[in-house]
Order: sequence, then structure tokens, then C-alpha cells
Amino acid sequence: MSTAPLLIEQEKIVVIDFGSKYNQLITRTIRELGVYSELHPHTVTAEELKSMQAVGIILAGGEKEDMFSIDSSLFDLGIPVLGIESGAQFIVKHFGGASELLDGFSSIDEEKQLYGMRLHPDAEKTDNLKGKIQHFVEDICETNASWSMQTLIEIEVEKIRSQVGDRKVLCALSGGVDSSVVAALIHRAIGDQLTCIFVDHGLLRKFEVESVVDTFSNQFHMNFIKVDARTRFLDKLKGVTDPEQKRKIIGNEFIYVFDEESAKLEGIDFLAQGTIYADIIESGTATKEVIKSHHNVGGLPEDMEFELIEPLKALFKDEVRAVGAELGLPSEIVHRQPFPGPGLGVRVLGEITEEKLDIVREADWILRDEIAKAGLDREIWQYFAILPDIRSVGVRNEKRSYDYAVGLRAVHSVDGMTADWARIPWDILEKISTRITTEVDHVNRVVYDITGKPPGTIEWE
Ligand SMILES: Nc1ncnc2c1ncn2[C@@H]1O[C@H](COP(=O)(O)OP(=O)(O)OP(=O)(O)O)[C@@H](O)[C@H]1O
Repeated sequence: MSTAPLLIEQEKIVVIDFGSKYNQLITRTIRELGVYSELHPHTVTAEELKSMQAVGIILAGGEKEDMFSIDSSLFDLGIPVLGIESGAQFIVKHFGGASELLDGFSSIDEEKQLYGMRLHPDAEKTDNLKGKIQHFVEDICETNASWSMQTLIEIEVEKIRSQVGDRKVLCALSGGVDSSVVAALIHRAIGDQLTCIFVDHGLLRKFEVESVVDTFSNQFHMNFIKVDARTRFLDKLKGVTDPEQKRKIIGNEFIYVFDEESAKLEGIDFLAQGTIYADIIESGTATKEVIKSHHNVGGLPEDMEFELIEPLKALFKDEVRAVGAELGLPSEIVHRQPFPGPGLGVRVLGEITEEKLDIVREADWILRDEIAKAGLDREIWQYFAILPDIRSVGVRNEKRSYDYAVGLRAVHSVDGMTADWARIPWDILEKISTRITTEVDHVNRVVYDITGKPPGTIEWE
């Protein structure tokens, strides 16, 4: 039995995960053509495909001849089916044909609307994939190109309104892309029935708190609660040096703070979450191991008695950003680089103190400022400063100094799973180093991390 989630009720091309490494790329390619598409596990049933308004089915198989089992009555639905690689072989075999397929795109059975396709090894880099997918989607499935972020916003706004009625919704807002876009979208739908809680744990970057307050409180005029929990977090972290323990303390304290604040509110029935499509796909395709468990608001306890609202769960990250821009969120939020939940807490190595947080915050700001001035801010995936627990000897104002070393990290990556260090031009690095050592107290040395992932990780803790 498949538990295909019903994400969006409208005509769609369903991509069935039959083991292809390109299945997400295929789904996105279809959406870029203006046609809505969803990726489902191979356990999806024909019944489900029909009820989710599939107008085309793609059996996205890989080069290996993995034959997954599939509900073959999907071939009787009268919906065009395109098999890719082992997906194509599956169709041919199922209908008793020889598995010799022509190169490229071919028709297996015109009357039954069955098609097959072979990919070039470098499908990602060529137009090969896109052109053929487009032919299938537009000419064979005869879809209308009506999918856009405006359509998504309209659909979700309607859905939220009818789900919530005159009741109230709570949103834990981090200032990150996902929760910010969720808040803006729900606010568009139900205005004052939404309340956002933003926890300032003192581990945020320079100007971040101001930017969040300004956007959501001053510009959007949301019911916005900022909780100043800086002392509370710092007290709990006093004397703690172990990275795992630090993460745990920050996570738990977040839950306590959030619990306390939400208990002060009355009549809340719903909790909004920034679950996105990657969270859903990663937590359950049937051809792969589970990569990570389902997204959960900072690990909130399961027994919280809220119904969930997850309006972004059908969207890829770049679509989430597009929705955010469409809703009027500022670029610094929409294009915010990934930032860990425990914030600067994992960028100050060893014990966290206010002084160390100030140092890393200032150094990080200078790095970000110079990267932006050099026009590299959209090019580099993630870049930040770290404060290792190291002091070294230097010279300042012609006197010996014994001060901190700051580490700089900048990486290129697609999904954070692997990363390569960014070749930032020397003169820019020099400028950053000079500014940090002159503008930030207690820093007399700057080092640049030239380790990839693996063997390093992106963050240092
Ligand atoms: N400081 C905070 N104040 C309020 N809510 C927070 C805070 N930090 C995290 N959250 C909540 O926990 C969720 C998960 O946090 P996590 O750090 O894993 O971010 P994420 O998955 O990248 O999402 P986002 O892009 O919204 O930060 C956030 O979406 C948000 O709802």
C-alpha cells in the first residue's frame, strides 16, 4: 500500500520513482515548463494516480536493470506513460516485447500511449532530457502550461482559508527562508489570525534580529512576538564545550521557550511548519534508504496538540524562494544562505561566551559585507566565520599581543551533502583579513579553510 500524500489538487504529471537518480530533476523540469508535477514512490497505486488527477505518468528508472514492482493496472488508465531507462524496459517486458529499444525517444505502443526513452550519460548537462520531456508533456499529454508560483499562492491561500476558518494559527519563525515564506503565505490568507513567535537566543548573526523584526512586525504588521531569551540560553551554555551537548541544550531550551510562550496564547488550533518537498521526498522514497527524518519545528514534542499546516510541502527550495519574492519578502530573507538551527553556537568552538559571540558576529559581518561587495554573494553557497578556541602570538600597535584566530569558511555546494571550498580571489581574502584584524578586537590572525566535504563538514561543529 502506498500512502501517496495529496499535495495539490490539480492536473499533474506524476513521476514515479523507479530508481532514477534524475527523478527530482525530471520533476523540476516539468514544473519549469509550467506544468505541475509530483514525484511518488513506485508503490503508488493506479487508483491513487487516477484520484490525484494524473494526466501523464513517467516511470523514471535508472541505468541498472532494477525492476521494482508496480501496480500494472496503471497501464489501463488511458493515461500516457513514458518509461525512462529501466522504466522503458519494464513496459516493453510487461507487454511481452523484446527489450531492444531505440535510442532516444520512441513509441512502444501508439494506441495504448506507451513511450520509452533512453538518456545520454550526461543527461543533466544536455538539453537531451528537457527536450524529450517537453515533447511528452506538451504534445502527448496535451497539458496547459498554467503552473506558476502565482497559481500556487492562490491555491494555498484558498486551502488555508477553508482549513482554518475563523480559528488561529501559530508559526515558529526563525527568519530562515522556509518559516519566513510560510508566515508570509499564511498571513496573506488569514491576516491577524496568525501569530508568529521568534526566539532571539543570542546566537543569531549581526543585524538578523533587526531584519526579522523590521520585515514581519513593521512591514507586514503581523501579530509578532519576539522573545528575548539571550540570557537564558547563555546561562544554560555556561561551561559547556562538547559540540553535541551544545546542540542538545540549544534544541531543548528552544522547546521550553516555545512551549512557555505558546501556552500564554489562547485558542490556537494550528501550528504552521516550513516543511518543503525535499523533506518529504527524503523521508520516504521507496527505492532508497530514509535519508533523514521528517522536518519538525526545532524538534517540538509530538504531544503538542496542534493540527499542522504545511503549505510549502510540494515545493522545491528555489520555488519556495520564488514564492517568498512574490509575496514581497526582502531579498536578504529570500536569498538567505543556509544557517544552522543552533546558530553561532556551533561557530564558537569550545565554551560559548558573550565576548566570543561578539567576535565571531563582527568577523562574520565583515566577511559577508566584502563577499557582497565583490558580487560573490549569490555565487558562493555558504560563507561564514568561525572562532576556534585558539589564541596565538601577534603584534598590535608595536606591542606583543596574545589573541584569537578567526577561521573563514566559504563553500560551493548543491545540496550540502558534498562541498568544495570556494576559490575566493586573494585580494578579496586579503581585504577581509585586514578588516577583521583591524576592526575586531582581540583578533590578530585570520585563516582560510581549504578543506572539502568530505573529509571536512561545512560547519566546524
Ligand atoms: N529562533 C527561532 N525562533 C522561532 N522559531 C525557530 C527558531 N529557530 C528555528 N525555528 C523553527 O524551527 C524550524 C526548523 O529550524 P531549522 O533551524 O531546522 O531551520 P530550517 O529547516 O532551515 O527552516 P528555516 O528556513 O525556516 O530556518 C524553523 O522552520 C522554525 O519554524
